[in-house]
Amino acid sequence: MTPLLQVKGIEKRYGARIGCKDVSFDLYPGEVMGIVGESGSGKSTLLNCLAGHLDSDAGQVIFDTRADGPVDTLQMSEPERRMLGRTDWAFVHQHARDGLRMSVSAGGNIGERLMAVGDRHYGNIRDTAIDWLGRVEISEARVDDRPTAFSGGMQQRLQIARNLVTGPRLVFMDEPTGGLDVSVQARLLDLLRGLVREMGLSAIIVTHDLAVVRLLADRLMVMKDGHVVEAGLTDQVLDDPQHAYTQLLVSSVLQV
Ligand SMILES: Nc1ncnc2c1ncn2[C@@H]1O[C@H](COP(=O)(O)OP(=O)(O)OP(=O)(O)O)[C@@H](O)[C@H]1O
Repeated sequence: MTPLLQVKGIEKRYGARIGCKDVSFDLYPGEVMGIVGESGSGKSTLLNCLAGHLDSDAGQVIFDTRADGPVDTLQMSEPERRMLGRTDWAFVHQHARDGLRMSVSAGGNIGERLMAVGDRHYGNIRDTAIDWLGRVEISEARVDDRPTAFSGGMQQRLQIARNLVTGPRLVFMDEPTGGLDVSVQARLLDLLRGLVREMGLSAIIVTHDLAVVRLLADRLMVMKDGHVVEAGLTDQVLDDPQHAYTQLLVSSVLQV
């Protein structure tokens, strides 16, 4: 099977400081990769390099496109990459306001992404938006409300609906449950897990929360100082960590 994404030797420097270095991995269709590590370990830098939000200094991010097969997305033109970002790729930000248009209604936020891929039929767009609100457990009655009137958990669910409505094949998620209350996090995680399985999504999830990867990720990469220090199946890495840093990460959670 061809990997959906092949990451080869990604490197990003901020002046003399290493953001991330020598990161390589393959992601297969339907697979969820978790990236964990403490603050400053390079998780967000890596995710933003992969998604093309940050320019990498070295490496390749090869995506198996529908039209042309494997293509290095870092060599794509800006319009090509933007189109990918609207169709086969999606990006869920930690702060919903970074991924939503706060002055546009909930239905409009979902509909906008459909229009960006060429849907023009108002009735269809509204019906699909309402369907997606239901799928992320937001009442149809809220379709004309702006996200500013939503709780943090609802905003995050709306951001997820906006991202998934076009049926992407690869979703990048940056701390998707960060900053939410514990009970809200649990509900969101359940929802995400259901959607990922149902849609057969591939995803790359950055988090410092090992419970998130335990629940969502098939595989795990542990980062420290911009490098991947350990990688493997999630349960294997968490239950039998080999690297001293992973052991510390796992044991510090158990002690809480
Ligand atoms: N814009 C920037 N300019 C300079 N250095 C940066 C910049 N962004 C990140 N860094 C540095 O790159 C390294 C990796 O940071 P990064 O934000 O990717 O880590 P992280 O694991 O995502 O942390 P957090 O969980 O706190 O977001 C750190 O040393 C950080 O100080």
